[in-house]
Amino acid sequence: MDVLLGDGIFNADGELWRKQRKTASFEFASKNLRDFSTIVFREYSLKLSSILSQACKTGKVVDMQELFMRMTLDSICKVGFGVEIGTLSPDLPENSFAQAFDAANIIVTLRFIDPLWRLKKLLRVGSEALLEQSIKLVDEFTYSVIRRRKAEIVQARASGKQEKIKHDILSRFIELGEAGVDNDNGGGISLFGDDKGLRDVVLNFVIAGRDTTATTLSWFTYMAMTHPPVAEKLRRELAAFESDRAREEGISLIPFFSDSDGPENQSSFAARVAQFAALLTYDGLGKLTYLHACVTETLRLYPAVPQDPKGVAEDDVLPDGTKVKAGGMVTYVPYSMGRMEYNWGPDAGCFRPERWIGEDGGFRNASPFKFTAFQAGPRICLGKDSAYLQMKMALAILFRFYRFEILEGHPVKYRMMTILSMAHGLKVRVSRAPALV
Ligand code: HEM
Repeated sequence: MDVLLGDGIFNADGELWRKQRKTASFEFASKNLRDFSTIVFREYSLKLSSILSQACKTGKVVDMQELFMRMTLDSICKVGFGVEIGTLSPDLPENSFAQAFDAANIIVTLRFIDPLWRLKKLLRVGSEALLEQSIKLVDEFTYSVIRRRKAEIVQARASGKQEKIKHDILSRFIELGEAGVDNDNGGGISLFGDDKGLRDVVLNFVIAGRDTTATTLSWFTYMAMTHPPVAEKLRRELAAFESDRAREEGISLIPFFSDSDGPENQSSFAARVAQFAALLTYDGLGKLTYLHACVTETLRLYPAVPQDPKGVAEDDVLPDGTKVKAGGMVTYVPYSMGRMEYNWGPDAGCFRPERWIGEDGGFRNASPFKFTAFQAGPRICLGKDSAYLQMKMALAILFRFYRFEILEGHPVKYRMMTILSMAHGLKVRVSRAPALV
């Protein structure tokens, strides 16, 4: 994985990992990044909504997985690099960075099952030749953004306008590198101080945060479509939230109408969606307990990282007595663990978000060693809260205002890859949901 991930957090162990983890955990908990992400996630969820609104009018079939992939890539590039790559524009353009990034991700993953990859690399043919080209393109793009951000920071300081420094993860790590934060103990490891280190840090976040979130959104949409009572209950939670929040803010909601209404109502529909989105603040999203339960239930049955292999560093004995040898591998399998009756009871195979709701009506959490979609222990996912924030923002808008129906005969199957995506995408017809209030 080195060619893609370099020394970034996923690929690093020991001291190099520890320092990145410490700095990144601190940054992820910061209010600045949280506020910036909330704005970005809202903006891109609204872009997705306007594409769906158009599809309602034309009756065009859309592939939700493709749209979610575009939305999460655009969002993570904005949050990660401060760059607008625009793959979610209305005409759904191709983007060379996005294509190269996807190709590199797939080819590197396929190395695990391709015994000839080293030979292909040596001869620079086939998939390895494409990988080399793709990485070159990804690197050119990333390094040019790094140079741009560095220049902006220098300029902002020179003009005494610190507030002009952007809030994206890259700008933050450039500042941290300059301050020598990653080299605090004089351990000789400075990752954020040079462009290669910055490239690794940022690309690891893009890889971590993109496909995982997009596939979860796809499985969620599929679960909601195939469980109408859940979708209905969710719609009611969202409508009630909307009227409560509007009352708190003292605003009156713009009426919206069904698909058959005239063009004048199209703009009032868009205005109402934007009005609802503005109510979806960080704290507001925290109140959507049923939505939170639905996302968690989706991840229990369809964990974005379905299996997670680890190398064995030293001979060891697992708690059940199994001996493992240094150099071997141990894999824990969230996909299976999420479906075991031993863990979840006799209805383990059923999609039932209510299992996550406590007697007091609040969200009832489970130990990460039981619900393992985000890993557990020191290497637990760093972006979990950010992922929920983005997913809840998008889903609140989508399930408040739209209804989805799967295209007749469309096969939904998972693909055997590192990330649990849908092999044939998620083709749906979309229409406007009834107003309810
Ligand atoms: C539904 C969404 C997500 C799921 C299911 C998920 C799942 C996971 C899992 C299973 C790991 C452990 C990998 C390992 O064992 O090495 C992990 C690690 C990580 N995740 Fe996530 N993730 C999600 C979203 C995100 C997002 C949005 C970000 C950041 C923007 C992120 C950042 C990270 C990072 C930085 C690590 C590495 C932590 C470390 O090695 O110390 N994740 N994630």
